[in-house]
Amino acid sequence: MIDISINKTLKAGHHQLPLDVKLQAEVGSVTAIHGPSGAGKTTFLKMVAGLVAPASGHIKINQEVWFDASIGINLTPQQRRAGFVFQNYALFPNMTVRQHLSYACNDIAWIDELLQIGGLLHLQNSKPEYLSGGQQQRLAILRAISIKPKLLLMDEPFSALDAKMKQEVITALKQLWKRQGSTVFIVTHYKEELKDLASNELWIGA
Ligand SMILES: Nc1ncnc2c1ncn2[C@@H]1O[C@H](COP(=O)(O)OP(=O)(O)OP(=O)(O)O)[C@@H](O)[C@H]1O
Repeated sequence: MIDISINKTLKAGHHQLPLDVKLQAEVGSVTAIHGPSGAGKTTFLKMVAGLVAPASGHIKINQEVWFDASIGINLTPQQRRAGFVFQNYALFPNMTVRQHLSYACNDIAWIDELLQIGGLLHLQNSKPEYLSGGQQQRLAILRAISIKPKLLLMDEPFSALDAKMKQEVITALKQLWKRQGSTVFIVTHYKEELKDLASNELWIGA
């Protein structure tokens, strides 16, 4: 069971914006996160990953306490080891596609399977500057999955993919996540694209 209840006052320019999120989700479920621009969706993912500290509340993932303000527990991002697909991909300019995946994982068969799923096998020795935007985005998704995280956090992960590629990637991910029992949070502005993928919905915003 995933049990999250967190609270923080965000600074939106000169204004203060309360962010108060409660979520309970089954292990192995996919949650689609929606809400208006600037409401705090990215910040929520960062709080779950341990990159931003909530002011109060708790984050419990399968009996593990990642954060609990009342007893002073706040695991580091390294201890939480959540997979994160950032909106701007955050790729390493000097690493090839394969090196991005082998950096945190040494299972060659698993890396080959990921390259196949993402359609990047033929580009495995290329660096990010030689990839299209859609290829870079697929690499960011594969890298986050490569560590087999307890929780996968994705911030608008399909925004650079054309309709056909998006469908192919979503179909492949759906099979993979089912096989692995993955628990996933996905921020998206397009509810429709996740209709076959997500079993829960979370709204962030007024
Ligand atoms: N660590 C922080 N502390 C306080 N406020 C923050 C922090 N990080 C971001 N903010 C503010 O929180 C607000 C929400 O930003 P965020 O990127 O989470 O929104 P979003 O819902 O993901 O938006 P979009 O859909 O446009 O990507 C912004 O005004 C931002 O300045």
